Amino acid sequence: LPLPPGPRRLPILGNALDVPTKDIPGAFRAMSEKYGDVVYLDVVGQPMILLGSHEAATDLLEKRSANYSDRTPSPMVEIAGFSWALTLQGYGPWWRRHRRAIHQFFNPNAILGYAPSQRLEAHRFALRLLDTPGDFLHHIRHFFGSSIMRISYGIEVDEDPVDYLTMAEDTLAIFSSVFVPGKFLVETFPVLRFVPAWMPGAQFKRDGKEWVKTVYKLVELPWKCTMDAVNRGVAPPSMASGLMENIAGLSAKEAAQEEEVARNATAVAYAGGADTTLSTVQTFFLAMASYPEVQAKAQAELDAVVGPSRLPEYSDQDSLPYINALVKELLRWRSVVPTGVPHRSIEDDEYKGYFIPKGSIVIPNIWAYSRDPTIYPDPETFMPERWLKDGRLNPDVRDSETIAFGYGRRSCPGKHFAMSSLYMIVSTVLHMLSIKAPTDPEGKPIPLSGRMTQGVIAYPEPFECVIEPRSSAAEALIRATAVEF
Ligand code: HEM
Repeated sequence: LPLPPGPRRLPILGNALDVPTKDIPGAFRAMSEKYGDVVYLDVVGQPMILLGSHEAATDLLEKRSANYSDRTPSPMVEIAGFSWALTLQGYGPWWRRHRRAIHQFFNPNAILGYAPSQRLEAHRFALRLLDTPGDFLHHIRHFFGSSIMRISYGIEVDEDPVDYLTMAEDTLAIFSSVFVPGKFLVETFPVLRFVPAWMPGAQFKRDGKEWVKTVYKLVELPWKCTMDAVNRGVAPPSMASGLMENIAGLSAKEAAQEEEVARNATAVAYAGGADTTLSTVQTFFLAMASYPEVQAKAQAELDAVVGPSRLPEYSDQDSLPYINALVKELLRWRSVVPTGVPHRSIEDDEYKGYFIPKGSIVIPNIWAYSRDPTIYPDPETFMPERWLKDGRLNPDVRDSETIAFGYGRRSCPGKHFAMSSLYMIVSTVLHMLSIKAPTDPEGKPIPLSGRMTQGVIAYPEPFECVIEPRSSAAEALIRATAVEF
């Protein structure tokens, strides 16, 4: 069978020079438009398959998940200190044990138990926005980091002298900048990992030493803190303390392994959860400041369903179709993980008459699927209406959740938690506050660029907006409700 079509390959280098380094999702989309749904690239002998449509991604990564759920072993995983992160682990029993540990605490039933904490954090968040609206980007980071820290480790970041939030931020910044496909030559030529750190061109090794220190602080410090609390019998319920309960009765060797899984899985839930959802919350502020008419419609729905005397609850969610549509549109409009986390095939395969060699890196272009104009007309416009029909969510529109969270057995295990957090934040903030673009000296709104950063995880580039209470009654309600603060 022939290989899938793709750009002409050079001797030895293959398509190494065709792999984009800037605007990766856009450049990949251009290749898919030129060569078709399945594109083949050879990066110095490493086969790479670019999937141009959601259908192709579903066919391979979802329906043939048993063959397409591996990850590419990269020397950078070890060099940058990420061997513990299940996101980058190969498919197999070790990965499965980590995945099971996360599932135990982030399955749809388990997350019901986090509702009170998520609600409280949303109220505190609204209060912070009221008091210091100019710091909204900081508040978003703080809000999400503190709620996931409580769930993962039972640690209250406001009461703890250690700056865990900065630790997670630094770790994710390293992750996001390092794991861009093709960024480091050592990935293409693994033998370079043996180059001594002092040699010219081995900057990655010098950086790696610093990265490892930062990354391991995140894995070790909160874990140690929670284990101290467990040993003293004062640990509040959390994923870390809950997983340690599984260890009772195991042999010493098994217990040590299980503790490693528990430590790693908790760290990945914290690190993976804190920054991704945060990007979508930033997108929410960007969208509301850019589309005042959408904001007005969402607030009219909240006024009608929730009313002025209380804050939104989870029990209101089914009666708030416009809010649910708005959350789906956030995931579609700005992709948090634009080219997903690449999968790898385990065995040779055949698809649409083409040969897919084993060991291929397989890339879903989440960003491109989310703006397919045949599914989402006028894709650059933020339009919650596209998800609705006769005042209800339209099940015939391809759900952005099936794209944004990845595919098959590697799809995001934090999806349900992310969705329920987003609902609570969006509904609470819109019920209480108004978000506007900043204005120029003549009072005209200054358009926001809406650009995203580049990297594995994408965030809106820093922007300003004006946040005010919707009314004095709304302000009084937040102040009265967030009393625990
Ligand atoms: C809006 C929020 C989020 C988005 C858009 C998102 C997106 C993604 C995507 C695209 C992947 C790769 C899936 C694939 O390989 O096909 C992924 C993996 C992952 N996510 Fe999320 N995620 C979000 C929130 C979270 C949260 C809250 C957690 C916390 C538990 C989390 C934990 C993980 C983990 C551990 C993986 C690796 C799974 C594996 O390799 O088996 N994510 N996520």
